[in-house]
Amino acid sequence: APRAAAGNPFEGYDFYANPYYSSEVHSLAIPSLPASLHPAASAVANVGSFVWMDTRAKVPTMDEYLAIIKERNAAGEKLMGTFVVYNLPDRDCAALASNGELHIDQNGVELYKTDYIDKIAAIIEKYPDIKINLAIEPDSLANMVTNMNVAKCQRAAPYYRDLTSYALKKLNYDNVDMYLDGGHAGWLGWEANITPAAKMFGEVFKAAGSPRGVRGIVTNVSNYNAWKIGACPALTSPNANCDEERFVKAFAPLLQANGFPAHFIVDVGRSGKQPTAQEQWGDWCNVRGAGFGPRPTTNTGSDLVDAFVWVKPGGESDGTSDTSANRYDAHCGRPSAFKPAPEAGHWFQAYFQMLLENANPPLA
Ligand SMILES: O=[N+]([O-])c1ccc(O[C@@H]2O[C@H](CO)[C@@H](O[C@@H]3O[C@H](CO)[C@@H](O[C@@H]4O[C@H](CO)[C@@H](O)[C@H](O)[C@H]4O)[C@H](O)[C@H]3O)[C@H](O)[C@H]2O)cc1
Ligand SMILES: [Mg+2]
Repeated sequence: APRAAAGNPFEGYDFYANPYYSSEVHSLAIPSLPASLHPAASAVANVGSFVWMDTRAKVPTMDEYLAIIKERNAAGEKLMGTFVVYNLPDRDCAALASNGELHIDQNGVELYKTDYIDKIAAIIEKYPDIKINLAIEPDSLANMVTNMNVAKCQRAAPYYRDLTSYALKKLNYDNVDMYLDGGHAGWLGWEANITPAAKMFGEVFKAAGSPRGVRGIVTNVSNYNAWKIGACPALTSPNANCDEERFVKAFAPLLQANGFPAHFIVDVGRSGKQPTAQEQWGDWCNVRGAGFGPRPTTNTGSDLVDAFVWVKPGGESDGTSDTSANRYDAHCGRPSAFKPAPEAGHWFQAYFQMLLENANPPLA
């Protein structure tokens, strides 16, 4: 099995610049960018980001990409597959923008197991020699910590926990490492949230039988926080955990104390420029002033953090700004949100150009 005994699941592997994102950049973005930004855009297309399996229809791309990775590795490369598992029934229960295809009251629990997780497992079994690293269900468990007052989250809670447990058990293969989504410093990092969060992650981990394949927590998915910032910006007050480094340092011992020996990966895809136009730390939708962040690397300078990664593909919208749309979420209408914006996941050209212009380190 291509997994170092107790080592870093990313060590020794290269990120795979997947064709889906690369084609968005080359066919959608570059043709309508000023020529001066073409080199930067081409550089972004070569950055390995996570592949979001956000519908059942997207699952076959995992097979397609792993076959390409297998072929290229047979020719001497050392690529790994990095995917997001993101399709819980009644998904994104505290927001409206990213509601998914599965619903609890439409057989979503059964479909999640048999038509989504089981299908992913079957694909993984075809590639026992390929290193696969997974981000598990962005936002879901974090919502279980802070949004149990939201009816949809309260109702979804037992299903989120049971289905997360199912996924952790079912995807627990020798060549797989999994990182449960842990929100970010401005979400679970608050003093009021961090201890209940550690307790809940410990419970979920143990309920799944403490699977070897669970390596830890992924933070800052689809968010904008710096890995490391100097003085805490005013909008983070009074949360002392004002960047992802402070958050993971505070979170790790609490997780350990709950029987969850967590390591971390941190999404820095949109963290390059600080501060952003956030007026409140809870602004999460298409935040203006963001820039592409540090390139994915295992050279994190922290023994808690396996890698800096790009999970949210920069340039794909967080949610529509069309107030008449079904999935309109008011956060995407806030002053900090870039408008007009297309539906979540759809290509957002002007935002992509902004990320290029604000990239740090520079892209080309
Ligand atoms: O002064 N104090 O002492 C004090 C103490 C506690 C305070 O309360 C905390 O305030 C925080 C905001 O500062 C809240 O954090 C926000 O929670 C939202 C969910 O409810 C998250 O939204 C998600 O974001 C995802 C992308 O990250 C989207 O993909 C997803 O669709 C979207 O739903 C925001 O990121 C996240 O920033 C905390 O819950 C809340 O507990 C506040 C003050
Ligand atoms: Mg989202």
